[in-house]
Amino acid sequence: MSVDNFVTENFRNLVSAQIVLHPKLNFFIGQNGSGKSSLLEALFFLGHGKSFRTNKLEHIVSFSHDNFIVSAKDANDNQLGLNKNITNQVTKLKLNGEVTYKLSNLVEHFAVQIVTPESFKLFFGGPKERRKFIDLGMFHVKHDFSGLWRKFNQVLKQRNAGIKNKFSKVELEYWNNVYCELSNVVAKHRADYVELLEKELNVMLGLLLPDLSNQVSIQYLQGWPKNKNLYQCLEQAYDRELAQGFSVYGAHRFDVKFLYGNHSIEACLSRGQQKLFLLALTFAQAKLIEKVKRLKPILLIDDIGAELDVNSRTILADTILQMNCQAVITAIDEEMIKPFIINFSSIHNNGEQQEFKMFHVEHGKVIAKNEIKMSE
Ligand SMILES: Nc1ncnc2c1ncn2[C@@H]1O[C@H](COP(=O)(O)OP(=O)(O)OP(=O)(O)O)[C@@H](O)[C@H]1O
Repeated sequence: MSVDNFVTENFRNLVSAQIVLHPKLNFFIGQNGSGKSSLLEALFFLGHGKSFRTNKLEHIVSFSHDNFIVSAKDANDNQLGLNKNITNQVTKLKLNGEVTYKLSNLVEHFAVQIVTPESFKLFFGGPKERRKFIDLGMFHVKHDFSGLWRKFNQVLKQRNAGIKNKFSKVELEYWNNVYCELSNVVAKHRADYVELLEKELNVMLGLLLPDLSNQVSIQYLQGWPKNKNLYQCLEQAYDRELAQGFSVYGAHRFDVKFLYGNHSIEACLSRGQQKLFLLALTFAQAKLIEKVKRLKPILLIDDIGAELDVNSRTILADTILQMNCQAVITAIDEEMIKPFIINFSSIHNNGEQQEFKMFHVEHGKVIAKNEIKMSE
């Protein structure tokens, strides 16, 4: 899928306007603080119903306003809209003019994958970041995951309430049974997903970091000790859980480790290589979504120039071209995107036509700089 046009109102510092995107490549160039990341944030919001930067909506809505709107029309003429009021917390969703109450209806039509400077948190942040990343893919790729995950969380809440109220072992038994059953199902789904992701990641690394290809693994930590029965782990952890006041083992406590041989990726790669790895991981997730849902996610890449030398940017340009999906890319100056322009030009000289669009962002205002058609 691709977005034809895109509108934001009262979103951060962005001046309300309709932005007509190119189906393939779109560059947003602007100085620090101009509004580039806000644009990606708005597109991400439409795809996920939340921001990748904050959970606080009052940070997103333009100062002195109390609601913001993001809407888009895709290439199949689906019109999606999200209107969020931060005072009463009401979200209005519209799909092709009809009000819908489920965000999942919107997301069915709109998948986005993003790489930002914050993506390094997948290496250096806590497990929360990695859980968010994996579950975002699970949500798209495993059809029944959302319902299962909701059910699991309801049971987790009940069990945690029991722990807080110092339930006896006998009183907890019912919740332990349901909780273990659901944990095992969720963990199995995740393990399957991580295996698929690992395969796709190695394919992407073949393009972006060929030296690493087929030597990278994703170690999945299910949320309780490996090869142990969760029920027994809970029995043994009873006193600890009562002292801490929450469930210390279970499917919500999972984590993943990215390994090159036996070494963690972050410990043995340079910063630039780490960024290429993060891009490969995100593209791998996009590929899986595409394969399962037959919906090509839009790739959002914030600050493409950061960490990457001209050689890496050339390889990246080539990879994005091969992925053949819509990409929205930000950079602080045009120099950073030169390899993309050269790459796309050479394709044209071989007979294929490629186009892209470049926009300048200044104080929240988006100006389409030129519509460069390689055929001209
Ligand atoms: N709720 C808000 N209302 C109005 N302006 C805001 C709001 N939140 C942030 N801003 C401002 O919006 C501007 C754009 O921020 P954004 O993060 O999009 O910049 P950027 O172009 O990505 O910059 P950088 O290159 O430094 O990452 C900043 O100057 C910021 O102070």
